[in-house]
Amino acid sequence: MNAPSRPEPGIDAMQAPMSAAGLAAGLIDAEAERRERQSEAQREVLFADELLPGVGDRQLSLRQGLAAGGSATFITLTALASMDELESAALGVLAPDIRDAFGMSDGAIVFISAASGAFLVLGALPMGWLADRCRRSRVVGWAGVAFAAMVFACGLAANAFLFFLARFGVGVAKSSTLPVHGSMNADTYPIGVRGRLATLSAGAARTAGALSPLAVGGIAALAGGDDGWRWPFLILGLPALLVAVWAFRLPEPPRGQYEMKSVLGEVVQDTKPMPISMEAAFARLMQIRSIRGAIIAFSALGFSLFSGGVLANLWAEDHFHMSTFERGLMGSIGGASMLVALPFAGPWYDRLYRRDPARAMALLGFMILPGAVLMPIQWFMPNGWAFMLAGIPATILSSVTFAMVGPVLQSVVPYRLRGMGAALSAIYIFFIGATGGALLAGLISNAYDPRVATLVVGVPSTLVGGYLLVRSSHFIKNDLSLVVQELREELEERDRQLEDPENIPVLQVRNVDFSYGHVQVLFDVEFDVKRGETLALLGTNGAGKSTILKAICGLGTPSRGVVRLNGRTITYVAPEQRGRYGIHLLPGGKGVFPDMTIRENLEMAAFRFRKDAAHRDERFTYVLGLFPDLADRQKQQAGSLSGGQQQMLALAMVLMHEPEVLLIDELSLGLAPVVVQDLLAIIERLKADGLTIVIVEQSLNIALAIADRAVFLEKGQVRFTGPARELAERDDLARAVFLGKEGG
Ligand SMILES: Nc1ncnc2c1ncn2[C@@H]1O[C@H](COP(=O)(O)OP(=O)(O)OP(=O)(O)O)[C@@H](O)[C@H]1O
Repeated sequence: MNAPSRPEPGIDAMQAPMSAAGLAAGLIDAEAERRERQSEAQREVLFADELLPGVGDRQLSLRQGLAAGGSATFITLTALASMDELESAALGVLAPDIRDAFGMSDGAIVFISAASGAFLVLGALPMGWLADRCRRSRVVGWAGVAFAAMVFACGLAANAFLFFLARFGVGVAKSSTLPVHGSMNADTYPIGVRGRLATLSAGAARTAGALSPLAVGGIAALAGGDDGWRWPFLILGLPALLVAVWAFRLPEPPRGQYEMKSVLGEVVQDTKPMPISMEAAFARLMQIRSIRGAIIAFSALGFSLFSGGVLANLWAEDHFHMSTFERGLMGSIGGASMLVALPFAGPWYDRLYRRDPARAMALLGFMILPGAVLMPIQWFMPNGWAFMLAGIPATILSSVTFAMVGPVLQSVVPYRLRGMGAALSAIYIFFIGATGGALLAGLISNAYDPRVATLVVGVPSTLVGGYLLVRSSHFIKNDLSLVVQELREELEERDRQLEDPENIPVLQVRNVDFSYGHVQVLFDVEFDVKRGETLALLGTNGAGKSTILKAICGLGTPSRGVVRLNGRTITYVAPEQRGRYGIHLLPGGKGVFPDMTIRENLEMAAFRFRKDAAHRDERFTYVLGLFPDLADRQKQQAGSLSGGQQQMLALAMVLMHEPEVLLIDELSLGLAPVVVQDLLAIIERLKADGLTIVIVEQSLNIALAIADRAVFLEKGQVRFTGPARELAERDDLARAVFLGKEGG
């Protein structure tokens, strides 16, 4: 979409030729200036603490918090999560029986057990996507039904392959827990109890996991025989199914309601939300610095957390010759100590968050860091019991921190993207952290021993994870301020729409920041386009005009701000979907298939109407009527056309799509004046037909000829918005850009 390079315009270009050194110095200065603008934009904390969501809110008891959303949701979701945990632990206990029943090797059963963890990650993305698009109680219900059915299938599996398939199903069904449950809880209960609910739910799941061996072992022993292992699965399937069916009845909470209540004092409901694209959601989330930092921190911590238990068990057996029972006891004491700590951690986090979210997040980091010292101390203990006891503090600290992943992320993730935010963190934590850590620790442990593996993997990952959490906490207030700003803008927009429903602009670009990687190129860009209006986007080279078109048509996701089509937010909608809603782009440069004929090019463009012949013919008649030249030579190869004719064909192809909003990037670039005149006549026709047009144009003459209004950009910032005529009168702006480069 970028235009071919042009000589740098501007007054400077008109002065004496610049030396290479002068040019380099100019570029360095410009980049330094851009960086300064970027760091200023990022440093800015827009709102005072008490205006941030959840900060300074009235203190709520857990009972009050649960009552606010009805305790059914929390109880149902916690019951489902606990059954997940119980089921996972069951597999460990029953593994030897299953191995024998199917005549599998140790490796095969370990692989099947571990693989369901990987399936869990596979399912997280679609579950997160569903959570952000659909009624969440239904997603929870269907995932719960699938879980129950698959658990049941595990009990009925006739051979190892079918058992593997059933485990696959269990893993995918379980993947709803983090993204869907997290999102639903966050919208059902007030911000002030999120920490306590997270610890309560983690505690319940841990307890279920801890009791599982007893219950599962007991059922299998009672049933007896070679098939005794099947019964725990068959029996667990039933309560899981009942809870899942109940979940369908749970109320669907309004998205972001507590953030809105805290910031605006009321709830602004998006009654017809647009579908969110996974790519756009990820792009946006990874631009939010506290989220990016927290996700990377937790995945670093995942390197040591998930393999830590296995390595400790191996060490306890190999080095201290502890029996299975002793090791089981060691695990239980570790687990129980965490259960003791959790009831304190939740209230503490909630209290701190209400006072200062940055401190709440930083403290999580500070809690992790001592692990880097505690770990070596534990691993150099002289005997098994000392080894076990010394491990408890670090276990408590890291488990408490992990229980807070949800509350920390939910506070800053845009409420429309809660599900995808949780899915993204699941991928980082489990796929990168847990899998990467397991591989690395396994390799090092094989080459040396579990102690070396723990120290080499665990200590650095703890330091990096802790440090990143502390560092990310510096950004959280800024990110929360952006949440506030966005919510306020939504409220204003809702009021505006209620006040004047007939005059909703076709396009709205609000507070848009855009970055390529770490380089921010748009700063707080804002403008509206009314129905039937032609707006020219003008500005210096590299000012960000094409980037704005990308943000409007969905080829790029802004790091901040909103894009609306007819009053509905489309910021996270996929480009092809925006195409269906009527936004189409004519990119700069070549936009035709040169080896095809004109007719074939147009037929390609009409693909969308392939099932509606009448509509398709109508489009052909309209478009060929606009371009009689093309109509006369439909069999000619597009590559043999002149540049101007190819531009006509490209425009014709875009018009085949029946746009409501047409975005044009550089209409006249490199074309002869006579061709430009023809193109302008066509644009006039389109205007008369009521099409809304946004055009990026280098030539002021052309812009003035066709645009009703103009937006002038400089270095990523809007410097002027108003009638195109007025821009021509602003000598300072017009001269700076267009002097000496009129093309039309
Ligand atoms: N894909 C990309 N990756 C990194 N930086 C990019 C990318 N595309 C554009 N940029 C940079 O972003 C800034 C804005 O570019 P953009 O193409 O939007 O400007 P423009 O106003 O359309 O300029 P021009 O008229 O020269 O095309 C420029 O500094 C450009 O170098």
